[in-house]
Amino acid sequence: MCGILGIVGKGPVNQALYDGLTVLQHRGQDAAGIVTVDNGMFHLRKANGLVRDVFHSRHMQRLTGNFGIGHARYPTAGTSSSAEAQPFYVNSPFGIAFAHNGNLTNAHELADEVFRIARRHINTTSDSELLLNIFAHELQSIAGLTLQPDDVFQAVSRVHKKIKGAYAVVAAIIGNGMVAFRDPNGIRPLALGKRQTELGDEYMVASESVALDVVGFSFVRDVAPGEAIYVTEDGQLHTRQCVDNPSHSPCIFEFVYFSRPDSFIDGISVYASRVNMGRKLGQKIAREWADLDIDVVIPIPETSNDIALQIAQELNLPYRQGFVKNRYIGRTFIMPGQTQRRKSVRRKLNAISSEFAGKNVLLVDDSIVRGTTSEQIITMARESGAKRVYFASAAPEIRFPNVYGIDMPSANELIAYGREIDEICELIKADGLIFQDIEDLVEAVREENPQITRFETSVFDGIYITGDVDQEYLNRLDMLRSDNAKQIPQMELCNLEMHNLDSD
Ligand SMILES: O=P(O)(O)OC[C@H]1O[C@H](OP(=O)(O)OP(=O)(O)O)[C@H](O)[C@@H]1O
Ligand SMILES: NC(=O)CC[C@H](N)C(=O)O
Ligand SMILES: [Mg+2]
Repeated sequence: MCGILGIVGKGPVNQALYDGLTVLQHRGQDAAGIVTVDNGMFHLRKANGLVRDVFHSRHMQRLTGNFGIGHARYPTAGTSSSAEAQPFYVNSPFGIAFAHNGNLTNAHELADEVFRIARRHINTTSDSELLLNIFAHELQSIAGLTLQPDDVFQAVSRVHKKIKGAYAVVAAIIGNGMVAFRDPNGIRPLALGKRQTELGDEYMVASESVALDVVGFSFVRDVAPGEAIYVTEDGQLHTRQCVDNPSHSPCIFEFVYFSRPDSFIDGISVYASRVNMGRKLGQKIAREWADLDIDVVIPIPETSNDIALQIAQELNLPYRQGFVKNRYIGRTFIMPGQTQRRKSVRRKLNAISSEFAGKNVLLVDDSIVRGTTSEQIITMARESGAKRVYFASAAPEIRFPNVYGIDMPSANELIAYGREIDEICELIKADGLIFQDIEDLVEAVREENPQITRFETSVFDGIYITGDVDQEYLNRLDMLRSDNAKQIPQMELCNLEMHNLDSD
């Protein structure tokens, strides 16, 4: 679930792009990149690592210009090679830098087409490089010497017809402007912001509204599913719907886990949706576990904090912070391998024994995916002296792989795959386990914007809204991207793009 952003400003944008990326860091911890445009030239800095490690002052000084885009990566296709860090670049037409959040489900077929029809070479295994080349090819076949808004919108319409899957995209086109678009189902989020200055209006797009807040742009609206935004280098905004029948089915996992609580996505406060999840799950616990003697509700930091507080209120029980989070360790679920994920849980969370000693505790998490966190946390609670440990998950059982930008490629790695609740409970060694019902989860999020009638919920129900995902596809994905597959050493890919500002 990468983070993307772009700004067409009236003054230097390097610091704003950097600041925006730091607040989108929770969407991708593997690599970061910024491209700025200055005087008809691109300046690029990208590398593996966190935003604060990738950009040093010497890079920032050279990222000059009033227009640029940025990306924080969490790989869901290809490899973790630094050559697949984004933004990507092609020199024709015009010179395009490109950042993508999401995952294409027909990348396999497209790779062949890009070569056969467009005679374009792709030098990495990234679906985003493919997407860029498809966009560039369509733009090339439409545009004259100068790019008109119509050309941009026509190219995006053609791209929508060719590609399948989930995508929110931002591109910088030299000499022209910034293009951003969102897939026809609106699976991945994208927000538009504006700032008025004495020199004229500045525009910004970002995966989450929190990036607009922090950089000082006001939220204008969400980019609609299928819509494209074109902001010329001199700050003229053009927008157009580029598909005939858009549907709006945002990814529900953005609300469960991915997004920051202070973001609004598609008119929904992420925070409020989590509070609603807590209310619904609290009510279910009160109904089904009325005879349980729970003493205290304890969240598993960080994402579940708001959910657990609401559960405690519903149950009229004390809410206590029983675990302390090491603020220097990132999110464990989006780390690349199971060994690293396992080790990081223990490094990240430590128990305050007095909160557990002699008590029956209800631990709350937003979700149980591989079970890495829950199993270790329950052991820690017991070692700290808890009498009984009950566990509640604000998301239902996750039984199906994700193909739209969350790296859950293999059903076998999911703890709930092929298991009933009592089996999962036994595996994580809890005294009781309860999951949110899918209807309640959907309702918890929908309550905040009833106009949205459908969410992308495939990890819970196996229904893939793009209609192109079958068992053969899932088998291939498993073969390519399961944790076992990723352990096979891969050749480091070469970065054949424009000069990347030095890393020394
Ligand atoms: O069952 P698992 O495979 O362990 O995955 C689920 C856990 O991973 C996430 O936490 P993470 O540490 O990524 O981030 P957080 O600090 O935002 O909660 C999520 O909040 C759950 O705690
Ligand atoms: N999480 C994402 O949005 C990933 C984008 C793209 N598929 C990549 O792997 O780089
Ligand atoms: Mg967590």
